[in-house]
Amino acid sequence: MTLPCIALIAHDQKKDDMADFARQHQKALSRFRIVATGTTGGKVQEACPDLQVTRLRSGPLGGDQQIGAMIATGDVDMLLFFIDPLTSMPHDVDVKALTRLATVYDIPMALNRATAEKLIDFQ
Ligand SMILES: O=C(CO)COP(=O)(O)O
Repeated sequence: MTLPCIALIAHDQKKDDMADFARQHQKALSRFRIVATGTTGGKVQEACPDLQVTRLRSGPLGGDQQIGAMIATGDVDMLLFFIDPLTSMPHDVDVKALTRLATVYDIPMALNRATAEKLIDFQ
């Protein structure tokens, strides 16, 4: 049986939060295949060396698009994306495209930690 796949992404101001979240929910996360954008994946891996994380491109270099494509092909089942709403980003359109696809394909998506805490508890 293949495990469901969870995608983890955090903007720079939220990366410590994501690392902390991963540490706290390591057991729940171990029940997923984990994919992440490049830098976020590195942080999660560092925080939880026992978790296996597939790291894609960094967000600004196409990582958000890669995860969006995986959602479109049914390869990502849940998205936890800790967004920084206070910083403008060059790849804002990619972020929008990704959250749009998560909505189109109706997968559970958390855009902040409070929602992620609820979603991960339901697993
Ligand atoms: O920019 C991001 C999401 O939009 C995240 O990418 P990184 O995890 O590579 O920083």
